[in-house]
Amino acid sequence: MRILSPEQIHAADRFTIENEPITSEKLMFRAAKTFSKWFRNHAPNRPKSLILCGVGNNGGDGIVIAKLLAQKGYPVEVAVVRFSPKSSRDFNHYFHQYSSLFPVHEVETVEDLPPLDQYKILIDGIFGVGLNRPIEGFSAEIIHKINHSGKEIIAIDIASGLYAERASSKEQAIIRPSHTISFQVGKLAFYLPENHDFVGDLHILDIGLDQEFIQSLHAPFAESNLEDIRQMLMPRDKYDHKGSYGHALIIAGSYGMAGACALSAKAALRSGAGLVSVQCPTRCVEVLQVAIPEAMVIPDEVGHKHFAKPTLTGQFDAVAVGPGIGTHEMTQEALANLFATHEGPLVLDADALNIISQSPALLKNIPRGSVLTPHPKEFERLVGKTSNQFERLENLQALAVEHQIICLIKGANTAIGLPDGRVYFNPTGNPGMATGGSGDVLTGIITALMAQGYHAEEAAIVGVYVHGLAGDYAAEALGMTSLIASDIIAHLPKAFQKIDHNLW
Ligand SMILES: NC(=O)C1=CN([C@@H]2O[C@H](COP(=O)(O)OP(=O)(O)OC[C@H]3O[C@@H](n4cnc5c(N)ncnc54)[C@H](OP(=O)(O)O)[C@@H]3O)[C@@H](O)[C@H]2O)[C@@H](O)CC1
Ligand SMILES: [K+]
Repeated sequence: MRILSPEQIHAADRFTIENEPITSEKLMFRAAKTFSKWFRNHAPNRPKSLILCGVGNNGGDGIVIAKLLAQKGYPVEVAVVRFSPKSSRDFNHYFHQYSSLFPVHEVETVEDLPPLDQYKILIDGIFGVGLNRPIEGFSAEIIHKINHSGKEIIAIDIASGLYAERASSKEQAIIRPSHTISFQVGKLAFYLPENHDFVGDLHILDIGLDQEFIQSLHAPFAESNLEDIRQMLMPRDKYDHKGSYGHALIIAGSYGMAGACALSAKAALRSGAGLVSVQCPTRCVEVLQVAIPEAMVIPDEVGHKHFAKPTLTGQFDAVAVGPGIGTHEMTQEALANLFATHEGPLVLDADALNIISQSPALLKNIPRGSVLTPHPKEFERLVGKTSNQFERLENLQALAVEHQIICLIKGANTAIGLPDGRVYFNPTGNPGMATGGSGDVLTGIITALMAQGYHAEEAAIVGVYVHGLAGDYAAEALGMTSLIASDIIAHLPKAFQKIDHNLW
């Protein structure tokens, strides 16, 4: 799904109005109707609700929502927060038409606000994507009051006070909703973990803006949804054999860290690689042969406890290096050697990334098209600290473009930076997955997809999605607290079945 800027959203708005054609009031009505439908489903018992409306189009949506809910027998009241003497044309249109249908509180100071304890739900329609400066004065006090009311808060389109595509500071007055019901496209702010409290559960609803126009816009950001992932999936043919699905090599583990290797290899096997080999230090060979009988184990020719000499990587369809390898001097040399000799992209994780951070000159030697999978701390070590996540996103784009690599930053809404500057955000996954070995599993999945012939970009996007989905199934079955990395592997079959519904 596309993530657009407020300017692009207004352009899509205008295009739809001119070409559908539809009047702007009718388009507002359609958005409000979509919201009301969601709301009635969410709150079928008709709780008493207050809709807080600003005087722009976000407030206009609020007025129409009030009319639609009142019409269905919902006890709703409206508070018009008059933050400006000028109100939008569509707000005026509907305010004059509908304001006699429900009680209206005119709010010009914080004292004008009715006592909030009489309502069960507060609907926030004060500011939408038209916000262009911090909220101040009595409007800011009202936001503070709403946030401290203890009531369920539902934001229309975007929480009032949250900038759609630049950094918001926690000191600003910003609504903290439990749900955001947004229209048609994503807004960049929704996908940055630091904004989580200002988004809550996100629902993006179709309001019929022109799809062709939206697709034609140049937008670097997108959310990968199930449909995108299904389209990227490569079909399996009944005449295929194990050779058709590639041979993956995972260089992982060190003495005492063989588990990382086992997790990556198992995840690769469960992600459809035809064959999986692991290269590990000689001291880890036996334990790995027992732990993963389906994999072939290649002992390091030189390293007893560490990765010291890459095997001939050219004979494999995909190669990953990093989980549990440590940062021993021998290993640093071996990695530099691998960069110099290996043809084709690599998957680089964990200690491989730490080694690169220690010797930044290595960055420019990373084979083009490689996939780097740092978590936020590893990413910071690679490119430096930033003061907010918008800057971090810019760094991600710059790194991917400069080195022509794919780099993802793991976490809630994992961001996947591509060599052309685009960034995909991933919607699956949960906090239960923040557990040791979860990253090793992801490395195994991405490597297996690359071995099967997926382009590295698609392997990263699909891999991150499947990993998160398997984690969601694992959390559903076991709860987030008890979830461990092996549970993610155990739920990979269900995740692949969900995505690949045509084939299983
Ligand atoms: N295509 C879609 O998705 C559709 C979207 N629709 C809805 O429209 C919403 C966007 O509406 P909008 O453009 O009228 O902006 P909104 O946020 O209501 O602000 C109003 C005005 O407030 C002002 N202002 C800004 N910051 C301020 C501040 N801190 N303190 C005080 N004033 C401030 C600023 O005016 P200024 O004072 O700068 O001239 C601004 O113009 C969108 O979120 C969605 O809900 C649907 O109706 C139909 C289809
Ligand atoms: K809002």
